[in-house]
Amino acid sequence: MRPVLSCDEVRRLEDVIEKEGTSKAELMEFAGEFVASEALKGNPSRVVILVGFGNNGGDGWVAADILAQKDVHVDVVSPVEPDEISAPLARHVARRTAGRDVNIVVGPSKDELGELIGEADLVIDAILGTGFHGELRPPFSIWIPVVNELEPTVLSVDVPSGLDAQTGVVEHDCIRATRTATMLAPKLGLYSADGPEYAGEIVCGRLYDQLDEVIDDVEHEAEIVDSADLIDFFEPLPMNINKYSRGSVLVVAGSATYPGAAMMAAKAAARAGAGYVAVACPSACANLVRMALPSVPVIDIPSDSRGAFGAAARKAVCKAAEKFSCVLCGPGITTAAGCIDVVSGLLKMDVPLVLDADALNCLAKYSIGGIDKTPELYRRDAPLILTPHHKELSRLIGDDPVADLGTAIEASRRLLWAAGSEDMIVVAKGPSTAVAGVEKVLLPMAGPASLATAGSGDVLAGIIAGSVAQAHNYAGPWELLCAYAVTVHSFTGFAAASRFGEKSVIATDLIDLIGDAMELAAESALHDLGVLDEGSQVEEA
Ligand SMILES: NC(=O)C1=CN([C@@H]2O[C@H](COP(=O)(O)OP(=O)(O)OC[C@H]3O[C@@H](n4cnc5c(N)ncnc54)[C@H](OP(=O)(O)O)[C@@H]3O)[C@@H](O)[C@H]2O)[C@H](O)CC1
Ligand SMILES: [K+]
Repeated sequence: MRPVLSCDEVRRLEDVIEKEGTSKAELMEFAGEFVASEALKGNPSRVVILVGFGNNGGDGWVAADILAQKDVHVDVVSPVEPDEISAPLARHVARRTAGRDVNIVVGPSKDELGELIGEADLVIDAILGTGFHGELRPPFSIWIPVVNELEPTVLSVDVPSGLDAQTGVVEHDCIRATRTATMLAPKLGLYSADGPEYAGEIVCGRLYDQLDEVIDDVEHEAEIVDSADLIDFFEPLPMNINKYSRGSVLVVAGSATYPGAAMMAAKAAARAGAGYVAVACPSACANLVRMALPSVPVIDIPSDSRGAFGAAARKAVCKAAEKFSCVLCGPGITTAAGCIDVVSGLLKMDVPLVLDADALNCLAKYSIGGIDKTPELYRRDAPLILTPHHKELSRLIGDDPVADLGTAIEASRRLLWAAGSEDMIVVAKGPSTAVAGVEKVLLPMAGPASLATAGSGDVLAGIIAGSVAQAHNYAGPWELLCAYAVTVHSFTGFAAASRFGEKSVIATDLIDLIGDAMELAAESALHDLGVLDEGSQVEEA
């Protein structure tokens, strides 16, 4: 796993490195070397480097010097003369570079800037990094649209300029990068909100030889999970199993209005590998589910007058739930009184429980001002996995805003720390999904935009429940198991997008591709581990 840091954590890491004897000035030299080496990968003969007033620009000035020494024609575009640069370290390297064989263009007009970019093979964006704040000011608010309009190949330094490195939000405008060369560790904003859209491919410069020895001296906002970290989940099925020993899931879902949610979640749980999946749904939709899923037993639960779980549902559901290795509750249930009762009954049981969709909204209705104020409501001994999207997560914490990855992580931590259980996980769904436990937050590989389709969450909940059900002897951590499920879901998105077209994917497509997705994830893991060649051929042992 690879750490992702908040801006504060990066600053603390720089301080730790400095105490170990490597100054910030030296780090800037290494950062510039890294940028230059990334730039040289495309063999450019002309490079335009856009610099700002701060140390992000400093990295650009160092890179300019190195590229010029490699016989690349370099134009450095600066808002001011090198002597007028405000950050002392950046001013020092700018003055030095000014004495070398680079062309410095101060304060160009829009047309001059456009011409320079038009002639260049590569644009290096060293305008703004982690020090960017507030509204984008001129001249950068003028430069950035000029760059984006011409669509050159852009290498952004640390973060694309205009992106908030912490939140990933682009308020005004932002450089659209082909690649982002980030320093020491990726910043959280690269994975949050608008980050993935603007950052392009992310490469990380370690800058400091002993980085592995000091990185744990600061907290990590999150950790990226690579397929290789999930290798243990790709074991083939052993021979000596039966449908029950493979793991069983009870899907407590559906209503007269939303029978499909129950069907999709149940089928996904089975496709994810559970040997026995049953559905407990309101009698109002039981026959529909029976007809749609011939392989799934359906337990008829008394409905209310609107076709949701009724007053007698809690007892019936809890009795049925006793026999299963995992219970998934929520898809399509509504928030009727009987549903709230069912959720509270299941929380009191000693069975691994996944709460999704309306089960989370039922939970939110328990308390005013956030369920973390009354953690005894959801504190339990058996595993509890909550799978809220940002709106559901916000409801769970009393409607405080959850708008990006950072606020989703913070909200998840509020819920987790209040409960204080290692067996509780919040899968905070979003463009980048965070899997948060009390100890750590994992960022599994994000799927394509095609996954933003109705029912996609029901499929993910099914994959999670199916995976938990198979984990009888699993020693944890639950974060990793949930990260595996999210990764498989992401791969269903890629598989479905390539089969049906990016815009045409519907949730039911994802379910039938879960098996393919597991294979793709396993191949990607073997590839990361160097066991597979580029062409995805298994190397001979
Ligand atoms: N992580 C590392 O180990 C290293 C990182 N390095 C690089 O340093 C930058 C961070 O440098 P810093 O000087 O703190 O900040 P920036 O260069 O990103 O930006 C600060 C300057 O930008 C001006 N600014 C801020 N907001 C705006 C805006 N909205 N519009 C226009 N200009 C803005 C700011 O002006 P103020 O008046 O607000 O002060 C500053 O002049 C990091 O990203 C890395 O690239 C080092 O190389 C060391 C190693
Ligand atoms: K930048």
